[in-house]
Amino acid sequence: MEVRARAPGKIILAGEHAVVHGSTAVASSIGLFTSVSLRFPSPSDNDDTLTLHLTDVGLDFSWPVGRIKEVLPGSVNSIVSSPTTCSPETVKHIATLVEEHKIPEAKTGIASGVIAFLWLYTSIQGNKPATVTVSSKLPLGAGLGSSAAFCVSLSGALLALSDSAKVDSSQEGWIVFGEKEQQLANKWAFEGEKIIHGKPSGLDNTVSTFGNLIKFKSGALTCMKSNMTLKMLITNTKVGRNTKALVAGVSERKNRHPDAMTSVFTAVDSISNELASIIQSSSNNDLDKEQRVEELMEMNQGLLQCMGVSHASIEMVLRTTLKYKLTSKLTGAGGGGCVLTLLPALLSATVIGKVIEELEQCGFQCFIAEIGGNGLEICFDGQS
Ligand SMILES: Nc1ncnc2c1ncn2[C@@H]1O[C@H](COP(=O)(O)OP(=O)(O)O)[C@@H](O)[C@H]1O
Ligand SMILES: C[C@@](O)(CCOP(=O)(O)O)CC(=O)O
Ligand SMILES: [Mg+2]
Repeated sequence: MEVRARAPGKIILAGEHAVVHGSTAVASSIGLFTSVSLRFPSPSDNDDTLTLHLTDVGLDFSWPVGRIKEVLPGSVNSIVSSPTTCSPETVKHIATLVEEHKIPEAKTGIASGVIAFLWLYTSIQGNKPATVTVSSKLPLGAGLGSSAAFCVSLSGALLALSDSAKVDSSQEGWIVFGEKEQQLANKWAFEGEKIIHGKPSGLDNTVSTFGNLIKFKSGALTCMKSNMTLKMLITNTKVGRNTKALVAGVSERKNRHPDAMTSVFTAVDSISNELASIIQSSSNNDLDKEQRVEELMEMNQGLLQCMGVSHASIEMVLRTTLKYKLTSKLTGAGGGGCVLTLLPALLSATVIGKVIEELEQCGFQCFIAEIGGNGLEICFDGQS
């Protein structure tokens, strides 16, 4: 029995970090996906291992299911319909399973993803042998939500072959879960994100599960309908960073300066709300809307600098795009990673080409995001 699941990455138009502290954020799925295939062996395969292939980082992991049972004796008691948080003690136990495999020094960040995998797998499927293969079109650790796309696609595949999800496996092509299954996949993915991010807001897994353009605050999402063309250039500075450390850094700054940081988060909340209303406004004055969006992006970037999550490489992108009178802001956790630049509807292809050329000369990588589109999808037919 085999199933595949795919879940998109995202861009945050406004509100990253502040959303962790209760402010509103606006985000959209993008057309780059992480895919997971899950296959259970047939009895004749005589295979008693759980194998994980992480094709993007060229790492493979394999554990005899008996070894997993030894380390996690309670895992089969999990209730699939009520997602549970992996306790710090269990994280330590799972880490011993991960440490049995050599992860090269340059790839140690992957360990938290493997721990999240083992938590989600054992919680949803217990101790069954299986082969799981993950591949992604998203850059990892660059602010485009690869960790959430990983957890959502994984939860989707695991739930699709569990008794808790009601899905018609005879349907052909990519299918979307029903509302109940979507909610459940989102909740499990959030538990995985907790292992990778420490204190996630839930924004990334929510946009990856449900897709489209959303407004998000304190765990609640509102679907938005854009009434303007939003074309964004994404520049990957290729400076590696880790969301968990950046999120923790902002919390530490909040502890040191609670009043000032609370004001910063309140300002971001206003920016996100205003951005959401401009995007949804029925006014036909697109030029005015674009200019207001640009101003809000600039203000949000200034506040992200206040939070201490900008970086020299991000500032370089800001300066380069400003030469062409274009506005940019970091997206995701910052500290490197990706930067968004609004490409006005009337901007000529020649100018776009020149900006991209100049950014790529700095060693950055540019692409244009397809905004919105589907969230989590699953496929049983092995063809699509
Ligand atoms: N395709 C993948 N294969 C293996 N691990 C992944 C994959 N996608 C995400 N991860 C996990 O997520 C981590 C990156 O998450 P994070 O630092 O939040 O950055 P982002 O979510 O912006 O890409 C990786 O270090 C790894 O643990
Ligand atoms: C910084 C934050 O707002 C977004 C992090 O996104 P990413 O992992 O950098 O793609 C954290 C969160 O919302 O959980
Ligand atoms: Mg992440």
